[in-house]
Amino acid sequence: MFRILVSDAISEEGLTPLRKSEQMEIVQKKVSEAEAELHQFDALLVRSATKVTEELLSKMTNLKIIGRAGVGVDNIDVEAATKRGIVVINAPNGNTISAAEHTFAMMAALVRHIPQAHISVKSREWNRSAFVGTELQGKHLGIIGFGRIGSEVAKRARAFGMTVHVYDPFLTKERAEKLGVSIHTLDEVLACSDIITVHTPLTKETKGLLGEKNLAKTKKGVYLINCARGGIIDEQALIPFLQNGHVAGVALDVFEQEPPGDHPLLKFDNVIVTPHLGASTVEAQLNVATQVAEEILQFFEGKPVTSSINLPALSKDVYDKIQAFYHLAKKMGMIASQYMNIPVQELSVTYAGTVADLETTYITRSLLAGFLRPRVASTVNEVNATMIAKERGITYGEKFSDETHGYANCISLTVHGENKTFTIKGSHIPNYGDRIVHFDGFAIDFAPEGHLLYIQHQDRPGMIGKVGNVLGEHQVNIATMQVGRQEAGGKAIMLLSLDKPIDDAVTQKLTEIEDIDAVKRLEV
Ligand SMILES: NC(=O)C1=CN([C@@H]2O[C@H](COP(=O)(O)OP(=O)(O)OC[C@H]3O[C@@H](n4cnc5c(N)ncnc54)[C@H](O)[C@@H]3O)[C@@H](O)[C@H]2O)C=CC1
Ligand SMILES: O=C(O)CCC(=O)C(=O)O
Repeated sequence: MFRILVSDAISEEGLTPLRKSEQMEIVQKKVSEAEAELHQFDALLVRSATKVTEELLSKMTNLKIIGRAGVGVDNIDVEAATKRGIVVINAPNGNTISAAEHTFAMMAALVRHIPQAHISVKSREWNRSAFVGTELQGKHLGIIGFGRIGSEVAKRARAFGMTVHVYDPFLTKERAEKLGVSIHTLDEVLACSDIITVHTPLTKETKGLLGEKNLAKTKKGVYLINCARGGIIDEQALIPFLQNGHVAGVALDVFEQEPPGDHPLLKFDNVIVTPHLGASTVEAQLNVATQVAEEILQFFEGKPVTSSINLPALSKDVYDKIQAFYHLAKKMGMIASQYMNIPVQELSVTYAGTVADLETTYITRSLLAGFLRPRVASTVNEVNATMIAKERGITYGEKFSDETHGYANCISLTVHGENKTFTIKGSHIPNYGDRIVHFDGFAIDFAPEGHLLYIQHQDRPGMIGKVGNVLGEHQVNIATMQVGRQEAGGKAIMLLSLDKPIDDAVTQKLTEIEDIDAVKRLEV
């Protein structure tokens, strides 16, 4: 049974996929009300109200996945979650249309003074001349950030007869042409637009993007809209531009601090505001809740998640193709780590044959996680493996080759330690399973399963019998055994898989056998 804490107001209907599963138990409580049981939850489902901080994560010791029913994850410490190996997912497009429509509603309200006129009529006034607006048709709209929401706003603006100018450093010419907008520099957009709307995430680069310097580059009488994230337009910097009339009006759905409290901007009649309502529609809330609920379900069923912030995205199709290699790579990483039980600096992975055409980033992450697992006390998985490797000064790289050693596919891992290098190669054979086909210079063929025992010895008659006797004396059954040697009478190895693990005493007994040079237990 998996316990899911739903700590914000999430669409009830959207939770249906989770409610239908007998494996899921949903608890709907604020974090503050669940203090005593925080360590029990496997998943946390939030909107933007819950602040998922490092401190909260340190109390949620069993947490495996955080679902954000929405786009922006700035209420989640993604880095802290990643460090702990917690997957963070969001619902990237479930509320796009609602946010675009809200932006457009704000734009219309702004240029036609609808909120001010509404208040006036409700106060029993009838002052038509005070609320003369401007048309949208023929106006120049500047869009900063042309992703999902920005581009939907553009479509609506074009339908209203506006000319759309876009600034987005990551926008391609082809996409801009397809959507009938022109690409500009930020300065050009600032200079030519009658209305400017921002649709970027809040990042180091976009924080204060419309600050004093850039506001000064806008047209006199410009209207500004922020339905993205508070802080992209610098709230303090706006004040003098509103006071001197350079900015004709501002529409804000989002604030640097939410709620904004007694904010000086709220005193301006030409600043219209909503309480972060961009995604607050029945449709958007159903979409985002369903999306994250389905993803959480997939996750606990061991299937791939497609909208993770801290893992490479994988479609079901791709996942099905890489799954076998993903498991093989993890086992190879674990074996290599235990065999090379010394500090290592570098892992080099080479993919050959059919596996080389797949999404190898994920396979490499799995291999890294397997390698780090025997060395790291905390949780290590595909989410945090690259981060932990970096922290420990282990570099890794991927290569591609045609050399499959006669197999349809081959993954080769070389581990570089201080004075030692070790190479292991593996292949996945459909309908047969995983095989290790090369081990530290020996051609071999064994299944990396269960309790493995590696023995390095001199190639002498009777070695297999001696090893079998020691294991037999200790009631350890041998499931499979593979031997390999470089030349007759020279260095040789045995790889055994045992029905149960052996302890230090048995390992010692094996080491004492004449002509045995090394014994290592390897768990996968
Ligand atoms: N008010 C509300 O309730 C909602 C707000 N949002 C917010 O709206 C914003 C946009 O969301 P989406 O369109 O879904 O995101 P998106 O990721 O599809 O688009 C963001 C765009 O910003 C661009 N960008 C990034 N850095 C930039 C920079 N320095 N200058 C110019 N462009 C830059 C990116 O290239 C991308 O095209 C986000 O901040 C999101 O959190 C989203 C949904 C609802
Ligand atoms: O959950 C909400 O209503 C906020 C939506 C939002 O800002 C987002 O999805 O980025």
